[in-house]
Amino acid sequence: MSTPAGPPVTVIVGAGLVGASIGHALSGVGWRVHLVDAVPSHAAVAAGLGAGTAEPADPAEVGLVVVAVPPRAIADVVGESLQTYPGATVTDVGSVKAGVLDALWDRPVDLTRYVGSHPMAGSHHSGPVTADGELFVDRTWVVTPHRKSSDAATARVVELVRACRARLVTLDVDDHDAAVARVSHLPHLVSVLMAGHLTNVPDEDLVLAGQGLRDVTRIAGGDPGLWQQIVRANSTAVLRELRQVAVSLDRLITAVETPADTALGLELERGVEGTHRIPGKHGAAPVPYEQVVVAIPDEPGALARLFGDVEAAGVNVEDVAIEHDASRQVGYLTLSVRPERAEGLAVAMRDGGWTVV
Ligand SMILES: NC(=O)C1=CN([C@@H]2O[C@H](COP(=O)(O)OP(=O)(O)OC[C@H]3O[C@@H](n4cnc5c(N)ncnc54)[C@H](O)[C@@H]3O)[C@@H](O)[C@H]2O)C=CC1
Ligand SMILES: O=C(O)C(=O)Cc1ccc(O)cc1
Repeated sequence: MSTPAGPPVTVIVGAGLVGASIGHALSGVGWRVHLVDAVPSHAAVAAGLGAGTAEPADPAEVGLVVVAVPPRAIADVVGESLQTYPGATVTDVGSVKAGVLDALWDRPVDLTRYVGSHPMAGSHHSGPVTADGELFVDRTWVVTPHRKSSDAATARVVELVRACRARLVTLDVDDHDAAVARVSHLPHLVSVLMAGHLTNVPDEDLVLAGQGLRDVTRIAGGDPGLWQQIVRANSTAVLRELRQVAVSLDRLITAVETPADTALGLELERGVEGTHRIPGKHGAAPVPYEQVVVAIPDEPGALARLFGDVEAAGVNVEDVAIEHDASRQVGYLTLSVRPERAEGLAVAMRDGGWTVV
């Protein structure tokens, strides 16, 4: 079968947060996208919001299938897709890779057409309503070819990554799983530990919570059902990391117990050093941005005015995050800027009448 030129007709199985976000990104650059979901209303909602069509595709025309279902269902859906779409490359976007390949390895399916992948972007929301076509822009997207993958199939998945404007990283499946245990799964569990600890904190103490607490607990809000599957699928690598953290926690306890400042100082310095190791945007060398946090009153037009004032201050904003505090009718806009511009931005914001936190 000859492959037609141009973007492949694409089927996305699983029209949730990640699947529908891919649908928006691809539809936005002119790809023909068909959405399929075990819950038909998810495909219909995603299609209604512009992520593709919920009409079925002609299997003979399909050149790419993207499987974006929960981890436990991935191997079966990939296997079925290889059979249903005989000319298609099949990829999945699951957070763990080795178990999927192991489950498929001895099945009577054409694994030359399967190449796993994993966009390192998402959120603590799920479902098609919060999908975002810009979700993957400048984010890492790992592609994990295996011994049986054809070069053509790998090239097709790379085309998908490029169309979503993500940054390609190619890795072996086991290396991928070890890496995500360290940079994604362990951080999630540490955030869960901290957030779970809050269930014992009295309400009157929680009123004092600031941006720091929100920062360390944000990802703990992710779907427990999804995260249970992710941690189970990568339990060997995750356990290795958790045991190291248990050792570090004991060391920290000893440091706090010790009256001399040296040991605690070293622990705190180690933390600073770790933050500097996280790469900056586009995978560039880490840049130690500084954060300017501005309170936004919960009133129409406030955010637009604030952005207008930031622009007028002439400071290049490297990253933006918004948190909402429903109890106090206020939001917080965190602006990440180069350290030498932080003071100037804070002054300009205060001069403009904003509260800088
Ligand atoms: N949530 C995140 O931040 C990220 C998630 N991932 C991976 O992406 C995959 C999807 O996650 P989300 O989009 O967050 O989940 P989601 O819950 O938003 O969407 C999953 C969708 O799959 C559908 N589904 C479930 N079983 C199915 C089946 N057998 N056949 C067809 N459809 C089925 C569900 O109805 C739902 O619409 C997971 O494997 C996850 O590990 C990857 C990167 C980031
Ligand atoms: O919310 C965030 O910051 C994330 O990092 C989301 C995320 C969740 C699961 C993944 O497999 C990859 C990325």
